Amino acid sequence: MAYMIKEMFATLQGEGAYAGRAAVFCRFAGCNLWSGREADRAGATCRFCDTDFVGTDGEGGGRFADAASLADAIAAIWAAPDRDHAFVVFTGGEPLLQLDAKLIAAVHARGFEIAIETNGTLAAPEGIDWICVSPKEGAALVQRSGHELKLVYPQPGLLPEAVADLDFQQFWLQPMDGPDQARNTQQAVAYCRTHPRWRLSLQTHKLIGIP
Ligand SMILES: C[S@@+](CC[C@H](N)C(=O)[O-])C[C@H]1O[C@@H](n2cnc3c(N)ncnc32)[C@H](O)[C@@H]1O
Ligand SMILES: Nc1nc2[nH]cc(C(=O)O)c2c(=O)[nH]1
Ligand code: SF4
Ligand SMILES: [Mg+2]
Repeated sequence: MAYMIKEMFATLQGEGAYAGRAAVFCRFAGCNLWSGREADRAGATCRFCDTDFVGTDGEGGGRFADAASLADAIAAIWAAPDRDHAFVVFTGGEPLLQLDAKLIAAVHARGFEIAIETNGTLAAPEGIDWICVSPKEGAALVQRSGHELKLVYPQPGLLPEAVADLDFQQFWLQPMDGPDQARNTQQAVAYCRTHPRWRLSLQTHKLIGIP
């Protein structure tokens, strides 16, 4: 199967449990909760997305014919001199529309630990080392277990209480970026203070101006 990639780049994971860790980001094109076109945003299931995932025209993007060619490209982007602690984050768009066992095996074979950022509407294949699920109001949650659950906050129809007992090791609230970002951050701080199961996830890459 060919893989459609919007962009790939080396940076630090900005969010959640692995914030600050060097990683290659592999951003798949396409999502099942929004077309990515601004004209469709108001009518989409997911309306607050901060990401351009349309097409394959970004830095390092393209159509990769098979798992080996995509895994080779990921390995070539890894900036460190050796593969110790090599880490790739599959995101999108929605990575579970495309990530499969062949790609997982090919990336593992090149020495990488694999993380995923997913909206949880599709079941994750076996073998992913770190699963971050970020559920969305109005979208049925299928992937109900993993390592971290990262809820963009607030979503009026999806309260933290509704997902707090799912099978995850860590629970994060991430303030919704956009026009109300400052207020959303204060609300997330207040919630974490009174519900200590939840931790605050800031989008640190935006704070320091890295991709
Ligand atoms: C662009 S999404 C791609 C992965 C997947 N589709 C998902 O939603 O989890 C990557 C992460 O950014 C989060 N995110 C998207 N828009 C955001 C916003 N406006 N503010 C804060 N986090 C946001 C998502 O919830 C997810 O955790
Ligand atoms: N640095 C950095 N960290 C991130 N964590 C999740 C991201 C995403 O868009 O999935 C992201 C991103 O786009 N950049
Ligand atoms: S599910 Fe993820 S990629 Fe899709 S529109 Fe929402 S935040 Fe963006
Ligand atoms: Mg992002």
